[in-house]
Amino acid sequence: MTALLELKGVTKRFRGLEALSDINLSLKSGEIVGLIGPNGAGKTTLVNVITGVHTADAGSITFNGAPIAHMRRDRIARLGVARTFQVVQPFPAMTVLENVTAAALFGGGAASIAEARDAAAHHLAFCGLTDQAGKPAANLTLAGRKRLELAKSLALRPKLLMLDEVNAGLNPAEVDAALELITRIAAQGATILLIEHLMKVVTRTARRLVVLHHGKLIADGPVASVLSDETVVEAYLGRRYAERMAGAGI
Ligand SMILES: Nc1ncnc2c1ncn2[C@@H]1O[C@H](COP(=O)(O)OP(=O)(O)OP(=O)(O)O)[C@@H](O)[C@H]1O
Repeated sequence: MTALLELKGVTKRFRGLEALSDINLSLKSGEIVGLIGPNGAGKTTLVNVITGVHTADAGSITFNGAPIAHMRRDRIARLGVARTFQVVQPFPAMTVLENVTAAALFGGGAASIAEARDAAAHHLAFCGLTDQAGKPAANLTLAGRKRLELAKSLALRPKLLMLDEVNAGLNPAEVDAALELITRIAAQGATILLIEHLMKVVTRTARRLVVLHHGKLIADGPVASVLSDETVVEAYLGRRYAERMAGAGI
């Protein structure tokens, strides 16, 4: 299968710091891939470079056959690249429905406000937010705001959706519900890059793991082999975690 997203030799520097070093990464359509690594490893920078927030200093990025490394971020979004933010950022005074309608108008290809509202209502239903549609976004709980963030991303009709710590701060029941939602999004055909600190979440949803450490991609492969990889254990997981996972047969 041809790659949906292909990074070759991508490097990003912030003054003296090499936040991404010579990254080669390829994602296929419909995959759920977990992206893990310690704080400051370069995970968010990778998402920022793919979405055009930052421009890579070297390397190429191809999405669906188009070179996007130097493309404006709104054009990249319109090609079908969406992301959520670690800190969720709705328009607080607008209602939940209006927030998603705005996203559908901006990047979802809706031809009119009425069409955008219909699409938004559909995405809110998919994300379990229909009951909250008329509320100001500021009144949602954290779990609700994260669902809203997902609904806004879906309104962009993404082919690639990058979820940056979408489960952080949620309780276990809310994480379960979010995971179920993420799995349903992937089942509709989107490729998902899941940035996560919660290993339970990654191992339940992704079949493939990519590990960043000090800006370098140190492992990329099936979950079980990456989790038992010596370099990954040393850099990130720690030995006790690796032994627990091996004991659990993962
Ligand atoms: N805009 C910026 N200007 C300067 N340095 C930056 C900028 N963005 C990121 N960095 C630095 O680049 C490195 C990688 O940061 P990044 O946020 O990508 O890591 P991360 O893996 O997402 O970390 P976390 O898990 O804590 O979110 C860090 O050393 C960070 O301080």
